[in-house]
Amino acid sequence: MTADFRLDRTLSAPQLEDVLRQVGAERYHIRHPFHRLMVDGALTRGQMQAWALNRYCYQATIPAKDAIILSRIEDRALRRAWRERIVDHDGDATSPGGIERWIQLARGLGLDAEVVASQRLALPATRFAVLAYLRLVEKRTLLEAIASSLTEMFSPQVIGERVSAILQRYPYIDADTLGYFTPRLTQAPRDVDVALAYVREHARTQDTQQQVVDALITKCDILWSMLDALHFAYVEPRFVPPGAFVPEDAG
Ligand SMILES: O=C(O)c1cc(C(=O)O)c2c(n1)C(=O)C(=O)c1cc(C(=O)O)[nH]c1-2
Repeated sequence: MTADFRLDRTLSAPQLEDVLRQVGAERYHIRHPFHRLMVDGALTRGQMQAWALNRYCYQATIPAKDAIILSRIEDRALRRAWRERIVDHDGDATSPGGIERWIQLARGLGLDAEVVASQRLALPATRFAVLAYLRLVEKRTLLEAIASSLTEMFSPQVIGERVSAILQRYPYIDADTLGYFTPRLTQAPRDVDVALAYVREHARTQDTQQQVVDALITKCDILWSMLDALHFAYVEPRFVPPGAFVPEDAG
């Protein structure tokens, strides 16, 4: 394999998984400067608000993304497993679900829930990134659509780092506000088990393995570009696009 993740042969399932983990190690948004500033305690309240408001667009799109994938699955057992993801985010009679918890997070940061839910103050690049995720799962093969969710292999690490740093370094944010992240720590590994099993079963040639690796890279790019946009608008050079959220503490 070359440095840009071009495979030169067919891999065994464990070898493929190693390559996927290497993609994460190099390209997951845990390495992004905006995330590093957040865990260093260096973001202002306004910058944290901008992050929550924009990230809402991603959260709100996840169930639509999973509904597209669900509609493409022919295997009933896999459909049943995948359906859990939609319930996790939309909720059911027993749980409010992740989208509601994200609204709670945004409210805890001092944002207006209606404004956040309307998505009208989101950055243009956030919208484009989220749309790119929807298009990927619609237009590419089911294997690539499923593989693109595998960034979740790395999310418990980024979430763990984020939550403990926020509780330590941002005194105005409490554990209740961050309640969104607690269920994710068990939901993500369960989701990954399902997605990885599918990938193992269906990516047995060099070509399909390359597709899986590329889908994961594209998904890392989607997450990365959302933080790029936040960084450009709210950290450096602080150029907020017309019509996007302007924090009260923007100096
Ligand atoms: O907090 C994070 O950094 C983070 C990352 C990711 C991810 O890596 O895609 C997800 C989530 N959170 C998350 O909460 C979530 O529900 C989720 C669903 C998916 C997906 O691709 O289906 N990724 C993620």
